[in-house]
Amino acid sequence: MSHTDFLFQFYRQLRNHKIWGIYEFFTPSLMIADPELLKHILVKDFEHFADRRMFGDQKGSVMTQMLFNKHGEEWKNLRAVMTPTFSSGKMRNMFHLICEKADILVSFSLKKAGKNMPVDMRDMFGRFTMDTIASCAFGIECNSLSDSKPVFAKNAEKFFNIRGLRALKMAMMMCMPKLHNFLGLKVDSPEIEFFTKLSKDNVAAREKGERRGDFLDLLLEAQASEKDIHPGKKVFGEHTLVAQSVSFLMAGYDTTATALAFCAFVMAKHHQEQKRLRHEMQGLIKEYGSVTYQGIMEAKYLDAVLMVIFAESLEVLVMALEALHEEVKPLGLGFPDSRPRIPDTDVILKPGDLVQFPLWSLHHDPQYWPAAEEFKVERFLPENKDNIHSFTHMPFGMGPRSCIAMRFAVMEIKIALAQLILAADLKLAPGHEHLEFQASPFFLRPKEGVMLILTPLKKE
Ligand code: HEM
Repeated sequence: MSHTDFLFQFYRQLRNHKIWGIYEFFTPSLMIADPELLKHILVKDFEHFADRRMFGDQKGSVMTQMLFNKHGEEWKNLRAVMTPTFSSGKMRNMFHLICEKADILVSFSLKKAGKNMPVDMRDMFGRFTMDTIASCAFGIECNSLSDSKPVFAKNAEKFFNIRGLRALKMAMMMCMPKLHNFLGLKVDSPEIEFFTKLSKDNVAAREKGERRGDFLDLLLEAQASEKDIHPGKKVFGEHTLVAQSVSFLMAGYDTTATALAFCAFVMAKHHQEQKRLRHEMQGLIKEYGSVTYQGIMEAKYLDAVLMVIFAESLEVLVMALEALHEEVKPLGLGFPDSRPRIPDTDVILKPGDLVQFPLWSLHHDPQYWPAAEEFKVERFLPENKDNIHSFTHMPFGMGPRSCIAMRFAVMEIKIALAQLILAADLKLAPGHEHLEFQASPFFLRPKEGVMLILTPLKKE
């Protein structure tokens, strides 16, 4: 049983409870199952929950330097320096880089498909997201799509394929970091070391003056502008910068590839919706001449398809959120009645207590999503968006600690899906009508890949 299913079982049993608890080894953790309370924790009382439990805490390690793992003022300062990197203007400048990679994805997938041969689209999307993030993060052309032994994608795949002993080591790293470090286990895996070396070489090349308008340039600009954002403070040294670009490579690979694989699977399963999406995309081509930034951002049906897939099928998003453990600061908490107490409950929080959210369960709760198991794109069309209960749909998190790269990830998924749907009809391969998931405590990913039949469409 997957971790998500396991939590959903409890969620259903404890339906009438706003909060409940679980044990992670010996550590108790509060599960917040109420959207109103989530609003408090993620936004209104955010300052008391700003720190996430660390995913690896070892002095000098690359993992420890990543934004995801930073605490307190250090996180705040680093986030402020990095935020402009993901502005919509910067995303617009990266649009063409992603389109180039999406073209290669489509032609390579169609070539691979041949005559009615099933193609593993999870594998294709993994190679695409690696090529895209390598290009956008570093200006590296790693050609994972055409390479029969793609070394970049293989390293990233190895990092995210967490099973058996590795899963146990990772669980220890998160839940019992002192024991993990005492046993001499390393937080930085060989894959992290591989990407760190790459990142260092690229920083060195840029220092000689090379520029490409990618994330690395933007991070270097952010580093240079640090003195204007918070004078007298230095949070963005070379080690920190390298760690961020490694984290982009890691974060930009698996989440996005799995999201795309789900999108393609769901579109292949729901042919009517696939046709409607294609119709919208063809309309954009007529209006703008090609897939453009403006067209993609305006496409309402495309956006709704993505949102509904994020809510209903995309368990990877939840796994990301289930790793979201916020730590209560050791100060008096500023809840409405100024007491260290969860509002409207008698639960008193202690410094260091962990709270987390059963996001996938919330995304599937019939109380907020009538006929939750049905694939209904209309739920997210503009005319129905007001019916969505706030804080019941948050694949990228909410509030100041939400995903810094949401714009980039959404843009990348939209471009790839649009290009694919315009070029090919998608069908489920016989014998692959159901998706099974890997039983990993961290990442919910398809067990066997996503096998589809791609039939090329004539260009209109
Ligand atoms: C479909 C793709 C993605 C999903 C669903 C996703 C989801 C998330 C979620 C749920 C969080 C935690 C939010 C919270 O704690 O409230 C997060 C944080 C983060 N994500 Fe993403 N993400 C995606 C893609 C990316 C990409 C492409 C990058 C980098 C290029 C990225 C970089 C980050 C970083 C750096 C953080 C930590 C932010 C902080 O602690 O301030 N993510 N993401």
